Amino acid sequence: MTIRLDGKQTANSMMATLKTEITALKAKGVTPGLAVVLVGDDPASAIYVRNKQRRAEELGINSVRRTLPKSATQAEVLAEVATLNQDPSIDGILVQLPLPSQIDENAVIEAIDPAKDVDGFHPLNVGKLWENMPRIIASTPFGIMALLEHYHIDVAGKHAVVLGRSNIVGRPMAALLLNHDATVTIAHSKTQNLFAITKQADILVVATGQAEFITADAVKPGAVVIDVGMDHNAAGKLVGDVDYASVAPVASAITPVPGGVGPMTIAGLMTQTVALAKRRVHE
Ligand SMILES: Nc1nc(=O)c2c([nH]1)NC[C@@H]1CN(c3ccc(C(=O)N[C@@H](CCC(=O)O)C(=O)O)cc3)C=[N+]21
Repeated sequence: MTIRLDGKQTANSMMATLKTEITALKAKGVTPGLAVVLVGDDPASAIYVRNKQRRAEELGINSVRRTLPKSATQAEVLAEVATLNQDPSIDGILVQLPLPSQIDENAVIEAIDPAKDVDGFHPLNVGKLWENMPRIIASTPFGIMALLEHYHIDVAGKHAVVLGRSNIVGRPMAALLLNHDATVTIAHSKTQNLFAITKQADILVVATGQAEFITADAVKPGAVVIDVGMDHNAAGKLVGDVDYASVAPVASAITPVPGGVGPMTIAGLMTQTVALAKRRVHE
């Protein structure tokens, strides 16, 4: 029997814990504050921002949104970040990626106060993760590890193959799996004999951005398959990077899309926002 790794349900149980923690924080006069900077109108970002905002409201997190037009200049985005860095009511700052092409993404990420970088994209936080001294971790890999833990799936000593090498998913995912003693291979679009490698995976994390790219013949029987994709197929339906129907019978456990990694990403973001807010109590 294949286990369906239910991100929606797992995220809900994390939210219940967070709610208690937030109530306790508020009793001490601290309301966690999360700022989201959205520039332009990327469709995946729009879904994310909407769901995030809803979740933050349910929890009682003060979620503020700064929306800038697609035509915004680099200086305007940097000015927004600088204001949020200085704002004591804001614990976490997240700048939605991708940014429009006129904006230098790295410069914006580096302008975020690393102590408020709730996405964990600042080079300081990236470096700390790779040193195995993590501070803030990118929400998607954080959420995936929480999901694996929830289902008691141990990665130590297992061969984990991460398909995708982005700064927001593939690389931090590989670092986190390595920190948990997995044997990690990072494969990507230039990898030769890609499916020979994916077939060796005990844990396969797929973040290619190509609809239903991984089919049953690319998966080792009994593998744990994690689908990070948010794609639309030819019929316009939301699907992942994994062909769920063909892969599910082969896998021992698999995440659905929607209802898998997406809700866990949000739960990861909320968890880390609350962790950042807790620092205000001890100051
Ligand atoms: N700085 C930054 N950090 C990010 O983490 C980031 C980003 N920029 N830009 C956009 C992508 C996309 N992303 C999603 C997270 C959750 C859902 C999500 O909630 N999905 C649900 C719902 C789907 C639906 O409502 O249709 C699900 O999979 O079940 C979607 C998309 C985070 N990203």
